[in-house]
Amino acid sequence: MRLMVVDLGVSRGGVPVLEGVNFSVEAGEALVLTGPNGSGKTTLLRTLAGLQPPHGGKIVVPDSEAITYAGHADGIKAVLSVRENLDFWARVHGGKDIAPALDGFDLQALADRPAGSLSAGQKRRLGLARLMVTGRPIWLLDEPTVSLDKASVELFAGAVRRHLEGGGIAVMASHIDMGLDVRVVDVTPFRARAQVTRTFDEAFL
Ligand SMILES: Nc1ncnc2c1ncn2[C@@H]1O[C@H](COP(=O)(O)OP(=O)(O)OP(=O)(O)O)[C@@H](O)[C@H]1O
Repeated sequence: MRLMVVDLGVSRGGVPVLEGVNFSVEAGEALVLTGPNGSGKTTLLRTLAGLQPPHGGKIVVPDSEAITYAGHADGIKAVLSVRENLDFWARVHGGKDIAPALDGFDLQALADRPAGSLSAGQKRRLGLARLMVTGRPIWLLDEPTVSLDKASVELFAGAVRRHLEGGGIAVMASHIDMGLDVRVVDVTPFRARAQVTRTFDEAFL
């Protein structure tokens, strides 16, 4: 299992954001993307997830079903309970047992609550638990620990550690140290020359 990025260019709204990105992540390895706000981490992750086409270069994965993505939105259905949300995703991905995901993110006591009634951190835990029921080997995570308290960050780090021990891969944008053994790639040197810029809006003044 390997995720390889070869001379990849990524863009937003047709404007290049990153160019010439090269890295490779092996089974059992976690990679953290760093760089200042607006440098292109989300754009890179969205491109790796197949949510937008590359601007150039290529992404090499063993098969198109290998990847699962957790972005800024939690991707949960508010009217369904916690258990029903996980059951839904488990069914989509071939009927995996949801118990390890409920246990892994300490969701058992919340299992019958409508997801819409959860706190921000609880919703985030549910959104991350979704990854476990997909059974997919490559986890792409954009700021996964936002809204999580210290105990929940540790639960998340544990889930990632077990995923890596099982031969999985994790690529994440994150600014916090989760106590994981990770390789860090700073995207700053890959910034495209034609950066996305905000046009001056006189009407605002
Ligand atoms: N929908 C959009 N349309 C046009 N430009 C966008 C859009 N979303 C983001 N951008 C621009 O693309 C560039 C890269 O943004 P991106 O969200 O990938 O950065 P980031 O490194 O993830 O930032 P942050 O650390 O703030 O989350 C920024 O200049 C941003 O303003």
